[in-house]
Amino acid sequence: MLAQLASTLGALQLPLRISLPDGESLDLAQSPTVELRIRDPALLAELQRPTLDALGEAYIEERLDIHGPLPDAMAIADRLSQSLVINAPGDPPATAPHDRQSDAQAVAYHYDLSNSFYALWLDPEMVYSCGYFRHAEDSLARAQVQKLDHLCRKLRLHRGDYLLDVGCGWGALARHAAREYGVRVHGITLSEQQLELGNQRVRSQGLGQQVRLELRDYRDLPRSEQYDKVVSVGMFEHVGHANLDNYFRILAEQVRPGGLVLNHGITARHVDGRPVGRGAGRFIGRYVFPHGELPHLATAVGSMSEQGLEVVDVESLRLHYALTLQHWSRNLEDRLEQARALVGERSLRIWRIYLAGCAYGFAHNWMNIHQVLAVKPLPGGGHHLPLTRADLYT
Ligand SMILES: C[S@@+](CC[C@H](N)C(=O)[O-])C[C@H]1O[C@@H](n2cnc3c(N)ncnc32)[C@H](O)[C@@H]1O
Repeated sequence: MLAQLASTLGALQLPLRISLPDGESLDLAQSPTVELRIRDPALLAELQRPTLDALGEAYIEERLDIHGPLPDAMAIADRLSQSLVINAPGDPPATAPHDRQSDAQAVAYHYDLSNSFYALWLDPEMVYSCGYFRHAEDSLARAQVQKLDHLCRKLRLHRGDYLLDVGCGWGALARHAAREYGVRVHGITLSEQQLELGNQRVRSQGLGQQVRLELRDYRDLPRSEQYDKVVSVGMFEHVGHANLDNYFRILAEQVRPGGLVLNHGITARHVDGRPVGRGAGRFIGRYVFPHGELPHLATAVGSMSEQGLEVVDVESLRLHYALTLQHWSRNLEDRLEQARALVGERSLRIWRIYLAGCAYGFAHNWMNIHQVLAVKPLPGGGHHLPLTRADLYT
């Protein structure tokens, strides 16, 4: 079987060693940097058509081990699948109904894994979304503070403003906005573990008068125009196409006329949602973010507009997310033993592949991430935003 693989794959010159339990091995080029140790010989037949989800699944089921740097392994897996898998466009990914109960379960599966596990590889503020790198060599901690500030500046926060943070995670943005801009913040999350740690941090930083975090589904926000600004960061990926209009309608309903809505989220590569990455999206949907869906930017902007929001600024942060994920993945790779003790082998394998794979995917334009700023126009159609973006950068 290895001989057959050698004839199929030899021309690719991949820096890869494939080894079998009996000690037999095949180097596909001189000086391989990555070794795939096959534990289950039946897998060799599947390697004839290595979709990325099949490879990832074999890894988490411990039918194979990966030795060597994960970024190299991702690049090799992609080249393998590019060469051997016919990439027929395929159907757009299935969309899920997204009721409150299934969304709560999907959120708990991902975010209630273990606060200590997330603390191992996120920045100290535990921001779980793309950072903002002024320089590629910025540290993760710096990039995350810069991102929080970039959001606050785009929202033109002023002392006394009331901000709603939809999908507030561990509350990093809420605390930053309260501390640095003197605003009041109401943050909502569906994760009990996030809420517990977020609240601890609010109290220990003496921000209890300004910041209120609670467990609440965005669909259960009372209809009121009570907020000056609304922000949602890394959350709309959980909403689903079927609920997108309802989601933006709810955000628009929360903000007073003249107020701002900022949506920061991952967006699809193709308008029609056809998949990229030969199975990578299927892997994420099955093991990482159940029921996750990525609308295209055009779909998101269209939906916002239809809900009465005027889109005033759009920024892509795709390469910032590639850098962020590289940091997260390296941090996790540096703490594998601690991570294994916290979440066990299977979850560790899923998160290793997810972080390294998404770093690769963002770098290779499989998906994008956009901050979309919109205003809810005043009754005559006006608003009070500055004429230029210059204030964001001073
Ligand atoms: C990727 S995290 C981003 C957290 C935070 N905004 C940040 O940047 O660190 C997504 C957040 O969305 C929240 N979320 C997902 N679905 C939600 C829903 N239906 N209602 C409220 N929050 C939700 C999750 O609980 C989680 O806090």
